[in-house]
Formats: sequence, structure tokens, C-alpha cells
Amino acid sequence: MPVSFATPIEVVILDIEGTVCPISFVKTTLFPYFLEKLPLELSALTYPVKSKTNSQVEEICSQFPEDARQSYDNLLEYVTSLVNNDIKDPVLKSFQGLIWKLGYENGELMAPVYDDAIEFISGLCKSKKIYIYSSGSIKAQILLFGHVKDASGSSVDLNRYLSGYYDITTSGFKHDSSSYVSILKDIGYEKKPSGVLFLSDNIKEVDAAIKAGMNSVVVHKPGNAPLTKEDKQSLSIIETFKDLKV
Ligand SMILES: CSCCC(=O)C(=O)COP(=O)(O)O
Ligand SMILES: [Mg+2]
Repeated sequence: MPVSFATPIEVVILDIEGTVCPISFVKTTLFPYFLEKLPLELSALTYPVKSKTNSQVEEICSQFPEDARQSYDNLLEYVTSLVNNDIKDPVLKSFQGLIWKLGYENGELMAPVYDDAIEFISGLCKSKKIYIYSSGSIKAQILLFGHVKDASGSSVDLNRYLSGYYDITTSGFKHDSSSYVSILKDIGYEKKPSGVLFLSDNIKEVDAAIKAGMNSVVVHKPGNAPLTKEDKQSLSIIETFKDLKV
């Protein structure tokens, strides 16, 4: 069903996982890729991990809690548990971004951004600003959009269509409406929040954006969490970006 808006939309902010690419890409490709490389990365460190100067991995790992940094086994167990429980921890997100960089650069990883999302982003950027807000680190976001697998299987770079990126270190957690207020301030729309549209698969994120005064729509793609009867009654929902009338 087409979704239109009472006020003109001037800016669009996109979530990543479950919105522009399948949840399965993050859960069954990106997270396992990181876990596969983790033992080798951690085995190169000196324990307890303290120094912040020898390598990027060491610098990141020195920010994990002290108990976790005492030994290889502790750190492996701690980081694995963060990943398996999908904890949106800023240090983990920075670590994941670093490891995924290797995968994107050596061609082992390509991002399966939905065809309708590619079309939407490349078409819309001519008239509106498009930003990203994801729990994944900004570095990981730029990598993902820089290595998108298009319909022909080629790698395309969508970063040229994007005006900026936000993550939990710049703007806070995605379930908090204060995070959306902070983004509105940053993009100069705090006095005109209804000119901004946030798109996400996650109901709590959509609710938080609406509370901050933005327009917000649920993107419901195959594999996303089921929507309740109440969600369907109270929220605007699209299954394809073609249904957005902006
Ligand atoms: C930037 S790709 C990795 C996505 C990720 O790590 C994640 O936690 C997904 O969060 P999102 O806010 O995009 O749903
Ligand atoms: Mg999401």
C-alpha cells in the first residue's frame, strides 16, 4: 500500500539491518565471519591486554572490561557472548568493523542490499538528503555501502548518494527518542522534525523516532520480526520502497 505524508519530506534516514538488507546477511554472514576470524586476532595479543599502541585490535580490545581482558579465554568468551546475544556494544561494533574491512577488501564479503533499496537511494538522492543511522559502526556502514552487490552481481558503491552516517557512539541507542533528537539537531531539523523520515524494520526504533517528532515508517521484508495486529493498525508499513510517496 502506498504511504504518503502530510508534510513534505526533505530528508530520509535509513536503518541498515532488516531495512536495506536482509537480517540474515548480518546474522548468518557478518557475525559468523567476525567470529571465525576472532581466535586468530585475539591470539596475537599480549595478556592482560593493556597497551593501546601496538595494533588497532589491541587498541580496541583495551576498551573491553578489565575482567574480560585478563586472558585469551576470558576475552574470547566475552566477545563471543556479546555477538551471540547481539549486544549493541560500541567497542564490539568498532572491532567488528575492523574485521569486516578485511573481508570486504579481499572480496569475501559483499552486501546484498535490496534492489528496491538501491533504486530508492540512487533516485532519491537527486532531490533529498539521505543519512544512515545504524548500530553498526560508521566505518562498518561505509564499508557495507561501498561493497553492494547489485542485480547483475557486480559491486557498486552507494556512498556517493549518502550525505552522512550516525551510529550509537555519535547519537546514542536506537530505542531512545533522545538519539533521534540529537540527529535532528545535527542535521539542522530540530525545529522541523516532520520534514525528516526515518525508515526501520524495528518497531521500537520507529516509535522512538515518532516520539522525537519525525515521520517514521516500518519496512517489513521477508525474515523480519512479525508485526502484531496493533502494530499494523497504529503504524505505517511498507514492503517495498516503491510504495513510499516522498
Ligand atoms: C553496518 S552493518 C552491521 C550491522 C550491525 O552490526 C548491527 O548491529 C545492525 O544494526 P541496525 O541498527 O542496522 O539494525
Ligand atoms: Mg534494523
